Amino acid sequence: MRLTVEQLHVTLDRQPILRDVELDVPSGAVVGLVGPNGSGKSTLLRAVYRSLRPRTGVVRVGGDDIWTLSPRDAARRTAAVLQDGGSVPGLSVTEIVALGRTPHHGLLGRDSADDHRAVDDALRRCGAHLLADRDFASLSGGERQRVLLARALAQRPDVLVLDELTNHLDIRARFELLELIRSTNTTTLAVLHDLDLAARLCDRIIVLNEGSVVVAGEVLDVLTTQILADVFGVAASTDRHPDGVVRITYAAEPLHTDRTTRV
Ligand SMILES: Nc1ncnc2c1ncn2[C@@H]1O[C@H](COP(=O)(O)OP(=O)(O)OP(=O)(O)O)[C@@H](O)[C@H]1O
Repeated sequence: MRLTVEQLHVTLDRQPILRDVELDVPSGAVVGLVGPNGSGKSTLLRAVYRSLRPRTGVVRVGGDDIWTLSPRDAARRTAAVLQDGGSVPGLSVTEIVALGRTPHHGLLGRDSADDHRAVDDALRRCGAHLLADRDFASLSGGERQRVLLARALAQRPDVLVLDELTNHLDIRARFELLELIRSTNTTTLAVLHDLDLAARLCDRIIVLNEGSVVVAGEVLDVLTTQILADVFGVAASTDRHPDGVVRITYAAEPLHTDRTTRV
């Protein structure tokens, strides 16, 4: 399903945090959301997965305004993996992943054979099946990330929202999970601080700065020397290697400029 955001404004504590944000994630595409600390990325994700109601503007999934859907229908359509995924004390990994099935339950709220299959399949795909009986609270940061992604996939959502999924992952795990996300063909909006990973994973990239979209488009059109200097304050160049991968080469020293200057 397609995800769109139209003319979104968010104010928190009387501070404008997002201003006139527009974005479009075509069905099945993986779009990266990048920007400096405090630029509004997590706030935008919160508006997309309905944890925050914007002052004005519309978020649509499959053409429907998410605030016109029931909470259950909205939860069926969009799954989120957040930086601090939280933890319910005493729950096993399997129980945590099974929570992803909640929006699909009938009135009795019992797990069906399909629920068990979805949980088992998600655990295997995320390489977390050997952790199934462990207490979730006892896992390492990287193991938790895998399990939280499994919970989101068990939900079988139309849209996947990821906030710094790769934070705790070692380099191989990063590549594996990013490949896995691509293979699901799920419409995905992913906040990533690692611009190299963003360039590898994403079909398109959106750059946010001071609550506004600065530029959106194909990786090489967006991660230009100018944008990397103006928005991120680094001297760098970007090119596509013969293997097709876009690589960013950074200079040793940061630029001594005001990086919050709008471009
Ligand atoms: N409840 C709140 N009240 C006031 N300001 C807030 C509130 N929540 C967030 N902010 C501010 O909104 C701005 C954007 O925050 P947000 O977490 O969306 O940024 P971000 O781009 O995800 O940052 P980071 O890369 O550091 O995670 C920040 O300046 C933050 O301090």
